[in-house]
Amino acid sequence: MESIGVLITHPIYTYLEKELSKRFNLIYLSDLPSHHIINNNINSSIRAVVCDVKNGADTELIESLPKLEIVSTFSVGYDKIDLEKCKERNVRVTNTPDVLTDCVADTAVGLALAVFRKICVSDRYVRDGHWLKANFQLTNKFSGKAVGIVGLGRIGSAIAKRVAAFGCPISYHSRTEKSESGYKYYPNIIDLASNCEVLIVACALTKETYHIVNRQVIDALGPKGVIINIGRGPHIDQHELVLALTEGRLGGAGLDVFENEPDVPQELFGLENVVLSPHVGSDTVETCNAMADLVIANLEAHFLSKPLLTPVV
Ligand SMILES: O=CC(=O)O
Repeated sequence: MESIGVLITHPIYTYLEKELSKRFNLIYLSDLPSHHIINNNINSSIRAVVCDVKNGADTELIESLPKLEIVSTFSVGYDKIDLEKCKERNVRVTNTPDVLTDCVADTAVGLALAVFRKICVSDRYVRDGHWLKANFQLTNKFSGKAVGIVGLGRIGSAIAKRVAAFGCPISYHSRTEKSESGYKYYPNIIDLASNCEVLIVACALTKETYHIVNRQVIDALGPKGVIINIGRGPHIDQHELVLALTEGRLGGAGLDVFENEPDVPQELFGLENVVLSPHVGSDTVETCNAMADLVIANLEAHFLSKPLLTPVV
């Protein structure tokens, strides 16, 4: 397979790049003169694209690669890939589900605990020497809080399993009811928000879920409510979220994702009821290696004409 041209976005996870380079002829996106140049020699040698959450495969890129057969993303989300264009061009698409479910669900619970128990604030309190003068403020209990999950797919279900162990009553909103889950279903997200204390966003980003958490949803959750987002930034109307947090209309937020990453609204930096992380939900060595192995296994399966392990298209 050494002669197969694989375009990678750069920088990509080091282990993935190293393993890919043992098997394929790597071409770096940053080395291409421009996506617009169609049918030049480099573009014509590329049969696969490996991308990630930062750099996907947009219409322009796909159109510039006449020999493209497969796009394999180092992520579970594929919102940065033009799926319609891939279908039209008969280009296969794979992602990395399952292997990252545990870590993303762990992150959601970690953010919720950090917001309610002010773990980051208390860490700074100790480091800054304030404990020598006074005890830390009381915080709020997370165990037993009513949790509403937006999207009861693999990750949403893993979050539900975890928060159930914290004694949290669970309800959810999704396109269709999953009666086998045993959790209370709300067909309307505003009703879910009105009936929970913690709203955790865990669905895929699509046209339908863009800004699914809007001002109405935030107001339904209310001044004691907390939003956790481990999905995608554009799930939440960030302007409204910032307003609600700064005006005290929302109790707190734990955010791993943002609308214009890596830009994070500065207004959030001074808020003690907000915990911010840099889109690292799945970023552990164990999970990233498993994701990388899956990207490679999908490419190898494709080029050996075997069934793809985790096909999207
Ligand atoms: O955000 C992370 C992913 O989609 O894998």
